[in-house]
Amino acid sequence: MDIRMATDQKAVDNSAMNELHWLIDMVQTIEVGLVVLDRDYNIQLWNGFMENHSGVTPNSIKGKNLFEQFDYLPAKWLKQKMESVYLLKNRAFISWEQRPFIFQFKNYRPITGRADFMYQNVTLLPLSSLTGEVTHISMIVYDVTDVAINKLQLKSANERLEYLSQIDGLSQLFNRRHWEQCLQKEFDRHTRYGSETSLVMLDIDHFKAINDTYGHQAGDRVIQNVSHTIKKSLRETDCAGRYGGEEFGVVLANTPAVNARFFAERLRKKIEKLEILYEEQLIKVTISIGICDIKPEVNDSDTWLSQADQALYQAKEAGRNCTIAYE
Ligand SMILES: Nc1nc2c(ncn2[C@@H]2O[C@H](COP(=O)(O)OP(=O)(O)OP(=O)(O)O)[C@@H](O)[C@H]2O)c(=O)[nH]1
Repeated sequence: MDIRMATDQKAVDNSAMNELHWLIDMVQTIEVGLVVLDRDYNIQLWNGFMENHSGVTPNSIKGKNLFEQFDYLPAKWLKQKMESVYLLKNRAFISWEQRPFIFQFKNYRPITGRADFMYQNVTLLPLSSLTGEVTHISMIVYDVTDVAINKLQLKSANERLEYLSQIDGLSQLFNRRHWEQCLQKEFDRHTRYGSETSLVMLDIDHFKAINDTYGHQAGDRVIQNVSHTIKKSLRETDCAGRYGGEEFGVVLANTPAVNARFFAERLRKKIEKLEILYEEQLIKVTISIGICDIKPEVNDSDTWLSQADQALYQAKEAGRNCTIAYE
């Protein structure tokens, strides 16, 4: 080999060494976790990111079994994923939405300080030897806390907005639009499965007189107290809404008319006993109630509602503070 060829070869070697050095440097400092495991899940590489967040140095963990070192890992589930990477020679992806994290790392980010731990996406990558055989797996761990927190906050804001759009502000019961949807849903369930369902319509007696005597704000307080009493009387499957000013509707799922009457009478007596205090004045109210189950000839929820309303009208006619069932 002449001197020039030897010099060229040395330059190539230097350049390759440099590249290797840079790559190792990048692997160590990159803001992504890198772990290489052999076929028995022994750790062969543990980069700076993993060290910083776990507090475990590469030297102390090299050669040790991943699942023995971190016994909180979902071993059975993770091994299954890893085995399929070995078998299919394909990468696998674990999203934070599937499992919020794989490694229990604390979250130190000031912006997303609300998260206690680091949300992670993890990619499992097959690593082949020169003969093409998959001998190792690389775990790439991405910190996705910011994205996850934003998405979770957006989701909870949307859920809150959806809830607010269904609620009547004064009574905190469902508003008429949403309540009518519940009514329709229960009617449909009855049509499909024949479930016994009853409808209770109720109206505060002489409410105009309450407004006229004590003022509109006192009237509002009465509506709130009556609504609160209705709400406390419900089962989880019941659906109560404010139908109009001082008229309310309750759909009682899986309830025949005879049981709806028990519910209605219990509620009527509770409201009769209510003592509503407004600016040192004690206000007493009563309600009139109409109930109706779904008769065989009824084909739509409007007719059902109108029959319950007719029963309510009869209760008013009968002297108020009573329950009448539609016949
Ligand atoms: N304070 C208050 N009053 C309301 C509200 N919505 C409706 N009202 C009033 O409720 C009163 C309802 O009066 P009416 O429909 O004549 O019925 P009533 O006086 O309750 O008589 P009966 O139902 O026949 O026993 C009206 O004066 C409405 O202005 C509300 O949100 N707050």
